[in-house]
Amino acid sequence: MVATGRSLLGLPERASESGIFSLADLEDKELDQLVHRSREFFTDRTGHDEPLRGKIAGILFTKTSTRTRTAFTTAALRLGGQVISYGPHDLQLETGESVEDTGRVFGRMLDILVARTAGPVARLKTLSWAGGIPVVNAMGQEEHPTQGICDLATMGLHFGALDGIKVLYVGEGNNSAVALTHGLVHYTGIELTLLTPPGYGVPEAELVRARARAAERGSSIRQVHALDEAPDAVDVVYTARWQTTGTSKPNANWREEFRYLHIDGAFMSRWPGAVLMHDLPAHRGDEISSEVLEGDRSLAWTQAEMKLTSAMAVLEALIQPRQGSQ
Ligand SMILES: NC(=O)NCCC[C@H](N)C(=O)O
Repeated sequence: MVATGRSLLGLPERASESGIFSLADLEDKELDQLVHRSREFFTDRTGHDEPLRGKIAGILFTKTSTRTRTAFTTAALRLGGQVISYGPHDLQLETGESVEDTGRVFGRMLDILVARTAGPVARLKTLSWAGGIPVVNAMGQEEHPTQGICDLATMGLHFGALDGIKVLYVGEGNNSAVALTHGLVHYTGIELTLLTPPGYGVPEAELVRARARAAERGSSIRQVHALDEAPDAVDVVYTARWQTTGTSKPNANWREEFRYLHIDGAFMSRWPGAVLMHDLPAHRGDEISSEVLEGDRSLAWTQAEMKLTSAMAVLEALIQPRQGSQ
């Protein structure tokens, strides 16, 4: 278990930058410890010694959020901490203060920052190194790493182990798909297929990065665009809403390009043994039918609950230990 979070601290080139920005940054062991701890908290939310007691977490969300914001706020409180919550227009960033100066101030007052903001992940790294505090990427345009931790933990809870799992992701190659990809390739013998509409796939640069790790672990990632290119057997069918936060699509009739990926009973009948996962929010009628989302094979609501317990695992791992403790 990552007891103090020190092993998660910092990228090699910048010792003062710390936190979780992308699952591609983590070592296998670090990610697996977070996944394992998320599952432990799922079973027993009181199994901790209030690692955030006396600590204050900043919760900065300039984009809409139901699960992630609630999960991290609840997690901080459950772990004994206190929170300050910032919405989209609260900070002087709005009036032109620099990201670096904002980070400097945060670092003098907060112990950790959880942030979902517009712009590249580099801004979160600036907040971290300028303030000297860990920052959690609570979803950015590139990746949704804490969703990835939650997803792996949910799969682990259901299947027992992640090695050898076969996953079919269906939908836009969005931030959750990127996190899922970078997360799964920490395990061995994974078969991940990304079934995405042409022009809406996981970016090639992310695939190249993930495939390098996958190759070392006997895992594979394929991105395909036609339904008949999907594998015959999978353990998980994973989908997400088609309209990703903060993005727009060039084609006004884009739904027509996605329609063939609508997951209903007939779609799921191709993989009778597979469970269904969804990062939510669900748009019934778009990416999924009510029948499937609410059906026996859906893990979506367990997955939503795992958002909380994985947030607890992340905060516990990243927070500096109290004086006198380890
Ligand atoms: N579970 C979540 O964090 N849901 C929020 C939206 C996720 C989705 N990938 C999006 O970008 O719209």
